[in-house]
Amino acid sequence: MTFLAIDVGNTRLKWTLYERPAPEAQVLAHGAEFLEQIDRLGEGVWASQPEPTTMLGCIVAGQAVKHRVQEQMEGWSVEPRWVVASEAEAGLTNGYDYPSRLGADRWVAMIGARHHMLRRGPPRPILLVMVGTAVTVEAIDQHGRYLGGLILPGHGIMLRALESGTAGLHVPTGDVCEFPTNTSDGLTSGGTFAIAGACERMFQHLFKRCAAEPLCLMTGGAGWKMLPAMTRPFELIESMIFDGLLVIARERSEMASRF
Ligand SMILES: Nc1ncnc2c1ncn2[C@@H]1O[C@H](COP(=O)(O)OP(=O)(O)OP(=O)(O)O)[C@@H](O)[C@H]1O
Ligand SMILES: CC(C)(CO)[C@@H](O)C(=O)NCCC(=O)O
Ligand SMILES: [K+]
Repeated sequence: MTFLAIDVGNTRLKWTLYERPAPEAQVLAHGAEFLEQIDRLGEGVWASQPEPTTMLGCIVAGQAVKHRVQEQMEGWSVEPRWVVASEAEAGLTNGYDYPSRLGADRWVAMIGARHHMLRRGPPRPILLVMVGTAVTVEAIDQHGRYLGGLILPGHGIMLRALESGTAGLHVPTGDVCEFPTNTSDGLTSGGTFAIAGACERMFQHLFKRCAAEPLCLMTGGAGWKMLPAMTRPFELIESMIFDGLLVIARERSEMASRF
C-alpha cells in the first residue's frame, strides 16, 4: 500500500514515497529536482522505486509542468491526483473569498500544521510561515478556520528585484545584522527582516482576533535561514506539505471505505 506524495513548487519538485498513506508513515525514499530537470525522473530515480499504490500531489506551477510530471509517471498504472483548495477538508475551513483560488501548497501545508498542533495539546490558533520562492504567512483560528494570509516575495525574488531596478546593487550575499554597514549586509538583512516583520504583524493580528496565543510554525527549504531573525519562537517542520498530503490521503481513503 505504498503512497507517493509530490510537492511541485515554483522552483523545485519534491517527492517522498511512504510505506502507506497515513501520518507518521515510514519514508521509503525521497528526492528533489529543479523544475528544469524533472523530465528524467521516470527513467531515472523513479524507475528504481516500487510502484506506488496511490499518489497525491500539490502543484502551484502551471499546467505545462503538471503534464510533464504526469508524463514521468506513465510507467506506472497509478492515477495522478492533485489537491485543489476547497471550502473544507480534514478539519480546516477555508475563509478565502474564492476558496479554490488559494494555492494548493498553502492549503495542504495548513492541513499539515493543524494536524501537528492538535497532536501537541488543546486547539490553538496557528501562524504558519512558508519560506520558498514566495513567502506566505497564514492565520488559522483555534477552530480550524483559515482567516487569511500574506503573500510576500521570497528572499531571492527581493534581491533580484533590487538588482534589476537599480544601478549599484550587484553585490555578494551578506550577513543578517541589526545595523548593516555595507551593501551586502543591508540587502540580506533588509530581506530577512521584511519577512520577519510581516510575520510579527500577522502574529499580533491573529493574537488580537482570537484572544489566544498562536502557535508559530514554519516550513520551506529556506526556513532555517529565517529562524534566528524571528521575533517569536518558531518550530521548523520541513515536511509540512508532505504531512498535509498524508492527512488528506488518510481522510479520503477512510471516507471511501465508509461507502
Ligand atoms: N537567506 C535567505 N533567507 C530567506 N530565504 C531565502 C534565503 N536565501 C534564499 N531564500 C529563498 O528560499 C528559496 C528556497 O527555498 P525552497 O527550497 O523551499 O524553495 P523552493 O523549492 O524554491 O520553493 P518552491 O516550493 O516554491 O519551489 C529561494 O527561492 C529563495 O527565495
Ligand atoms: C502564493 C504561492 C506562489 C506560494 O507558493 C502559491 O500558493 C500560489 O501561486 N497561490 C495562488 C494564489 C493564492 O494563493 O492566492
Ligand atoms: K512549495
